[in-house]
Amino acid sequence: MTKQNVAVSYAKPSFNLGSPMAVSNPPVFVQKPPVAPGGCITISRNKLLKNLEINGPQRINTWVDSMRASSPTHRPSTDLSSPTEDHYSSWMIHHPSALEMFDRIIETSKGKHIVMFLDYDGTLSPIVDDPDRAFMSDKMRATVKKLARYFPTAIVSGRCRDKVYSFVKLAGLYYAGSHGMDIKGPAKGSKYKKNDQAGILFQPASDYLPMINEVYNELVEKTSSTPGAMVENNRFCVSVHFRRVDEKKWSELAQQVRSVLKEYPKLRLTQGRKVLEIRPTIKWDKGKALEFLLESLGFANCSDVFPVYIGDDRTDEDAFKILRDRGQGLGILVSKFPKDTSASYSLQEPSEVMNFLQRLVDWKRLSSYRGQARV
Ligand SMILES: O=P(O)(O)OC[C@H]1O[C@H](O[C@H]2O[C@H](CO)[C@@H](O)[C@H](O)[C@H]2O)[C@H](O)[C@@H](O)[C@@H]1O
Repeated sequence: MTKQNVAVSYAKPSFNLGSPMAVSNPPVFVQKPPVAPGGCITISRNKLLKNLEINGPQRINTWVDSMRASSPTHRPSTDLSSPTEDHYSSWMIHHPSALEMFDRIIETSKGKHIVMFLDYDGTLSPIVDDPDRAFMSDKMRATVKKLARYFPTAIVSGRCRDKVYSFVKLAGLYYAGSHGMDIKGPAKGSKYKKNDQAGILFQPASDYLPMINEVYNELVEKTSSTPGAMVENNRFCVSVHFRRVDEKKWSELAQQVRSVLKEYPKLRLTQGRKVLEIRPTIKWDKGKALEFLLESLGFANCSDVFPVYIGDDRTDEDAFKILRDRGQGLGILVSKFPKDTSASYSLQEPSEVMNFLQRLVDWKRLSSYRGQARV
């Protein structure tokens, strides 16, 4: 730990962290699968959890069903009379476009401090086959840079913090890597920090590092026989990608992952977009990271804060849920498909995210200019 960094104690009570040593749950999918669009299988969470208690082929089938459900590939039909289109339209009523509702969003945020939380993959960069090539465009980078001039901004990602920084390449932002288990803030002197503390460094799962490295190596070895499988070391968690694995081989891959995980009761499994995520069982996720960052920014018990979280996958639901439960700010889901979500608004793809961020910048610029003109 450098003098500049404050490593916040792992047992910080306000976040109700469980001791890693005290938890010994079997690995389970803990998040609800999305409502799948036309053609995909949807499994209820209870059924999923019940099935996961059963060993043998049925359990693996459940894994595969869940892998399929997390990876919708069908767009809503353009046939207006089809039930899929009805489903899409009614979903849009409950999760309208954040671009179309921009003025209303601004109205709701009036008099409050907007704080921005942005997921990376699928939100700032388009989803691509090769995770090492998920670059964000220069235009998006320039927009995020402008955004961060006006609002405190955090990038919250499942990726390793260094990796996501190497893609975003912007100083002065907060970065929460490994699903929020590795948080670093800008160095001392950030204009947003109400308390003039040193930069933050928060790593609640640091005890797990040796275990994660061990599991990473075992998964690389175990899955090497499955063509297309790729294991990514995200420091405090591991991703097993199946985007490039033939669907016929998903069950084989699920078996391989399960055979490794059954030896590690202190790790759990969640899912993203065509990816199995292996992470510590500690009670920490993107939602807790959001609360931690708000507190670090000095907005712990403030009613005049308006956090906006934009994300595209299941792991972002933890953050959407926190905002919904706090009744503060709003969550925006990036998706072209109707999904079961706690977000209030939607955007279809990263290009729409960029337009939304640009509108926030334009609005803030104009309102600052008007404020100055009035003085
Ligand atoms: O929280 P995020 O920033 O959204 O990170 C979640 C995972 O994103 C990456 O995987 C996803 O994007 C890849 C590149 O577009 C794509 O190939 C993959 O199928 C997606 O799941 C990243 O590689 C993972 O490590 C992150 O956990």
